[in-house]
Amino acid sequence: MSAAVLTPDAVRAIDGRLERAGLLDPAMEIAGLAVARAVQERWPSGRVLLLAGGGANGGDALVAARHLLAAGREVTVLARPATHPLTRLNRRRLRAVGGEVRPLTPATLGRAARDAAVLVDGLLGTGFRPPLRDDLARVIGALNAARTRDLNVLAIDLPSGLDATRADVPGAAVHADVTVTFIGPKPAQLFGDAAAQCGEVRTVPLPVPAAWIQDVQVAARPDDATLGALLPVRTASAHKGTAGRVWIVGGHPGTVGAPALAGLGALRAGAGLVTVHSAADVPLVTPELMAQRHADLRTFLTSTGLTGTGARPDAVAIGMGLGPEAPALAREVLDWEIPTVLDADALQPDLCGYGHDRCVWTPHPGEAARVLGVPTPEVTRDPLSAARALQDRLGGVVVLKGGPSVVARAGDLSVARGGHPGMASAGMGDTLCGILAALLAQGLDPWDAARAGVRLHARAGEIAAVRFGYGLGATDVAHDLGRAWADLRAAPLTGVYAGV
Ligand SMILES: NC(=O)C1=CN([C@@H]2O[C@H](COP(=O)(O)OP(=O)(O)OC[C@H]3O[C@@H](n4cnc5c(N)ncnc54)[C@H](OP(=O)(O)O)[C@@H]3O)[C@@H](O)[C@H]2O)[C@@H](O)CC1
Ligand SMILES: Nc1ncnc2c1ncn2[C@@H]1O[C@H](COP(=O)(O)OP(=O)(O)O)[C@@H](O)[C@H]1O
Repeated sequence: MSAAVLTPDAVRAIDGRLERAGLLDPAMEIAGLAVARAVQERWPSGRVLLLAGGGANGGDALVAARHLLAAGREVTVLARPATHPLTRLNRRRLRAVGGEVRPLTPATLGRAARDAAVLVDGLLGTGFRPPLRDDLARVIGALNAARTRDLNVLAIDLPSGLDATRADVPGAAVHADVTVTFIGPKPAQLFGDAAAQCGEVRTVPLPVPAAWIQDVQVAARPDDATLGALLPVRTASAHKGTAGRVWIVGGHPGTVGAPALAGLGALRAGAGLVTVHSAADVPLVTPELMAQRHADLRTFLTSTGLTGTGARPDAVAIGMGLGPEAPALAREVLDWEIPTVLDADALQPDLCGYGHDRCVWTPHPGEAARVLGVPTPEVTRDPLSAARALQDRLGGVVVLKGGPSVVARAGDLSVARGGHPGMASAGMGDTLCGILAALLAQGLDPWDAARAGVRLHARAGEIAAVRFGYGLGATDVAHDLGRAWADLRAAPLTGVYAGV
């Protein structure tokens, strides 16, 4: 099963269809009820202060207030003038059951917050466009000041002041403990500083036909069952030559660890034979790894490479610590048109146009910015658009790494789940490259290898964090790949092989 990532345009398109079908009112009722339930479950006692803006986000807050009142909670409702017809309707419905609605100002908010245990932020949702008007900025300032005095904050759909499409925080914005969002997450809830302001994000489905969501989703977010099913299992008759032959091309004096880590990642992701080809001496981090030092790596790749007597690789990973020769060497390998992962020094603007359908490019935001010729914050502010632009230039499949990573192929985006900041350490990306090459060598197509490989890497990071604690290294993560594999396939550790 997949959860859709939506933008405000997508939400508006769905709203339009709901409205034409006469179903927007029940959708708002379900949204508001879900908010009331979240409050009840998380903070079952104390007065609830609800803030309602003029749009549909405010309408959700007014519905929530009605349900909380019906459940016997003490509520205070402060509202801006209603502009959305359903918000006006729900104001009347609230009053009809005895709810009082008073005007919202920084002063009324400050006073009401003093005897509230929970604040529900229904000021601005997906309809907000920065810059924030001063009157609202003052209200948000008063809200955040009240939160520092022990008030719990639940945001409806999106903390007010965040732009749903952006990963940065454009100005004054609410800090929430919990965000209850509808149908699917928005980019602001997944990426960067914006996501950090959302607190715990709960997604509530609304009764919207799946086809409508499919029509407008900007990215998928496949779950572990979907991705685990993509992972290969060795047949009973497998031998090392059929289990995937990987070449790692990387390393340069001073950066010889990178290809070694990629090799370790490839082995632990199930490749049968892994060889590191380098112009430098690469440390054998594990004796199963083979290493060949070449006085002239380019000559090896052009003359010996694929045409040599040795068995040809099923997949190549190139670029890790490879140094300034990387683009020229990568071009040689790209000419072979075999499954290829390109990372680090092989991620250069002059390789745009050289990609093919069997490539996977793995930039982090800095490398992505270099390829696109833009400042790095432009990439991190909107990783979905950046991933799309990178794929457009480089071809094949792009993994824009981060927390979380975005995988792109022509016309398709997928946002990864899991991983954690403990993975922000040198060498983690090298291990990922090895994993991706191993999956390609075992027969996965680049799109499946990238989506499943990114999740496998992140899952191994989650398991390694439990085992090793703080200060995680890339080798720790590589060692837990076998456990992560079993976990994602929902198989016991021995059951990852056919016939066991
Ligand atoms: N399909 C779904 O998922 C469903 C979603 N639903 C809900 O609908 C919400 C979207 O509602 P929406 O479109 O009415 O917009 P919303 O977020 O309330 O913002 C409009 C308000 O913002 C204000 N405003 C704007 N810019 C501003 C600025 N710069 N500075 C200051 N103010 C500014 C603007 O003020 P105005 O300009 O009108 O004075 C107006 O009052 C969505 O988040 C979800 O909660 C559910 O109800 C049902 C199904
Ligand atoms: N905060 C985070 N949350 C989840 N994953 C992260 C986080 N920080 C880094 N990672 C993951 O760790 C890896 C880091 O890769 P990269 O920056 O290329 O490292 P290196 O070049 O040192 O090998 C990526 O796969 C990235 O997705």
